[in-house]
Amino acid sequence: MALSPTLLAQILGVPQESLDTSGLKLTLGEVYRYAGPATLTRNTRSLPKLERLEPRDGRYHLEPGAYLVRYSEPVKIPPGFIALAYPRSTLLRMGAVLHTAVWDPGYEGRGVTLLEVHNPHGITIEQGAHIAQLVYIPVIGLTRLYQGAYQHEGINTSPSGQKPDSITREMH
Ligand SMILES: O=c1ccn([C@H]2C[C@H](O)[C@@H](COP(=O)(O)OP(=O)(O)OP(=O)(O)O)O2)c(=O)[nH]1
Repeated sequence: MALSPTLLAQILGVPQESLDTSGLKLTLGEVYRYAGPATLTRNTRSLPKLERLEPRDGRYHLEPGAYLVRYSEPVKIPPGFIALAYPRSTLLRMGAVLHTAVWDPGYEGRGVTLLEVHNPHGITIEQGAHIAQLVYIPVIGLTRLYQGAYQHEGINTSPSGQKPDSITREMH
């Protein structure tokens, strides 16, 4: 079933220009270095301390390693859909990958991803550069909407306005 771009943008609640051939364009918001340990048990979670990196001239120069990245775009996953984020192939060609999980129906927020830089010479990415696409998939029979710990994350702050440690507090 092919939907017109206008209708699709309306259903997803996004500007039409944010859509590309496969879904919603996601761009680089903030980048954080992991600065502490983390624990997951059967009933609890303790997320790691994160240190926000400052872009230089609007660009992040990233050495090989692991980074937590928050996308710039607030998204809403409509009821009846899940979504999966995939890196742009350009990132893979540069020697970096994004690791992602499932975006649930009803989730609202500015999501995150694990960026791994494998290029031994490092990579440079400008804040706001298109790094991933969010592909929406209709699901049949799922009626529960997302009510987890990350609902509404990152949406009261903008990439430029977020305090350095606010992601740590909001994710604990
Ligand atoms: O790569 C991803 C995948 C999902 N999400 C968002 C959307 C998703 O709906 C939400 C929660 O993801 P998940 O359900 O995997 O979280 P959890 O670890 O099970 O925690 P909780 O049950 O508290 O939500 O995080 C991301 O930011 N990045």
